[in-house]
Amino acid sequence: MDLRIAIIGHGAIAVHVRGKLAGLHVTEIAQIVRPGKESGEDAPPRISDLNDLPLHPDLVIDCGGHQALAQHGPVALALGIDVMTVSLGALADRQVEQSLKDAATKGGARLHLVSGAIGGLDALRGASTGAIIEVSYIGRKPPGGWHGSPAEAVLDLDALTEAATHFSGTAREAALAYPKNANVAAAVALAGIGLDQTQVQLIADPTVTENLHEVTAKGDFGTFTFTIAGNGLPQNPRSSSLAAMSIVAALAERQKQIGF
Ligand SMILES: NC(=O)C1=CN([C@@H]2O[C@H](COP(=O)(O)OP(=O)(O)OC[C@H]3O[C@@H](n4cnc5c(N)ncnc54)[C@H](O)[C@@H]3O)[C@@H](O)[C@H]2O)C=CC1
Ligand SMILES: O=C([O-])CC(=O)C(=O)O
Repeated sequence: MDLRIAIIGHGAIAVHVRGKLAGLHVTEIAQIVRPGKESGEDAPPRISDLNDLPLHPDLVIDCGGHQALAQHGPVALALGIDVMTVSLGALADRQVEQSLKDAATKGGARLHLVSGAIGGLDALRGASTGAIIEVSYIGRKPPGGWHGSPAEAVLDLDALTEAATHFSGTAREAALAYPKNANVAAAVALAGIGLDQTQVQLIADPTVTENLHEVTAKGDFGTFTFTIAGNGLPQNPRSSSLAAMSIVAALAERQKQIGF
């Protein structure tokens, strides 16, 4: 039997994931949209309240962002439905983290954090079982990728001629201030030494066309630097294609575990 899922959102990441479902033995039973965007005509139906789900899905996939995860994640988990999310930075908000944990305990369900636009997290997890001296993350995107973020308050993004750092601080601070741009910072922090110990720098750079992510770790294990230059999704270039692809890979992995 196909895996039954409901997807939150219909932006760049959701569109990519939907396009891959047919090959994965996965059926979308509902799209979860903002209130006022529901319609009875579509298949699968659009709903804004998880209590209106037509069937019990095996999984809710959050492609909607921090607010969407905070709103729908606890409801799904408390109903006993696993949730997969790419919005890892939402966990930087302690209230959101607690409500997800409480709901998961109540419903006996799990929150699955996908790796998103970054890789190398397995190495970081291993490294973090020994003493770690430092984990740092540098996120570098073309200036357009920072529109709608706090970068706008400190930089004239459209007039930049050279790379400019607009944020230095912890992963928790980055994730809270940049909900659409610092989920990788949170992924690195959660795989490594935590949101308050991981150092983050965010850079607008007119000389690059990709979204560049650089992770450096130093500790008992040795040192490692991992860099990835991710192509943006056509519909939203600030989001790397790999973020959407990591959801597809996680779905394929889940299918393998249940025997497809
Ligand atoms: N872990 C990672 O590497 C990455 C994570 N992300 C996360 O993924 C999110 C989505 O990215 P994109 O698809 O590029 O964004 P997008 O802006 O193209 O799409 C977001 C969609 O979510 C919907 N939405 C927002 N709030 C909602 C709610 N409360 N209920 C239902 N739908 C809601 C919007 O209407 C829109 O359809 C980002 O906001 C970010 O949190 C994005 C890029 C990388
Ligand atoms: O997609 C990317 O390149 C990274 C991103 O937006 C995030 O970390 O939230």
